[in-house]
Amino acid sequence: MSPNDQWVKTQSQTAAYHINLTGEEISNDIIIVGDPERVGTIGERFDEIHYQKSNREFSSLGGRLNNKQLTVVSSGIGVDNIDILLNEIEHVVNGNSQAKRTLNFYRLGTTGGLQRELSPGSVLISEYAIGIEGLMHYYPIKYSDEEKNLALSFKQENFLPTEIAAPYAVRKGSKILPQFPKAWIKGITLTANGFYGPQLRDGAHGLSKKRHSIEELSQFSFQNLALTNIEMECSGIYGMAKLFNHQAVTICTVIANRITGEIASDIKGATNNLIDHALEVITT
Ligand SMILES: O=P(O)(O)O[C@H]1O[C@H](CO)[C@@H](O)[C@H]1O
Ligand SMILES: O=c1cc[nH]c(=O)[nH]1
Repeated sequence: MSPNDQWVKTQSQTAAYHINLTGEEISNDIIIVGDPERVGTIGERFDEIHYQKSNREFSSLGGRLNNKQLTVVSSGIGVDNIDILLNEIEHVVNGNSQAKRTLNFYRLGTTGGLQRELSPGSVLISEYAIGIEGLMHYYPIKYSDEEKNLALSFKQENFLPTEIAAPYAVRKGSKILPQFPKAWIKGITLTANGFYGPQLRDGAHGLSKKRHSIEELSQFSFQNLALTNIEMECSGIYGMAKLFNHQAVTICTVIANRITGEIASDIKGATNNLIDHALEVITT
């Protein structure tokens, strides 16, 4: 047993330390949400629930919807939790077996819109994620040329303080949801390592050290794709999924437009619409 195995399996012989799930409990299709409460909201739509668990920010359930076995798990906020979640899932699912399972990760989240026309309730699908939080610099991921070019062209805009980790870019899995509803808007998602300063909001007392405005940031584009939104997990999920040869997609509902300042009057309603719509697409 490697030192890593010992960490992952401290709680029992088979369940991972933080997520408290075994490989058998995890289906090949995994929905990841930030908010633990959203796990139950999704479970309410299932035809059958097989288990429900909770440890720290990682609430989970397994069940069936429209003849598809699904695992739903919350990550809490931020890419630091994605590092734990995807490593522990990989460990318990593929750590000991010769026959490697390929997993599909679907992130259903909320996000800030970076284009004027993205009113609250708009649904976005992330073709690329740009991570400015540093996670993937710790792993031997192999980027495609287009991912390298996207990261480089974002870096050259000099949006970021030089002290922060260099931006990296990862594309959505090519085999997951190749077709999706026309109403979903495809774009580039920026994944930040905080909600306030790192998303160009003032901190408490108006404290801030911004190098540029949100409007300037929103002008960035690559291969005719606009920078559509900003949130806190997508790049980590895309990066870790690519590292382990899995497939990942992020679908988010806009709850705040960062250009117009509009905020959704019914955030729960917008999130429920996203869940209903996405579950239909994922399970049919
Ligand atoms: O609604 P979720 O999925 O948590 O996503 C977004 O909301 C949180 C911030 O409020 C961050 O986790 C961000 O990525
Ligand atoms: O503006 C937003 C809205 C939701 N989640 C974020 O991370 N940012």
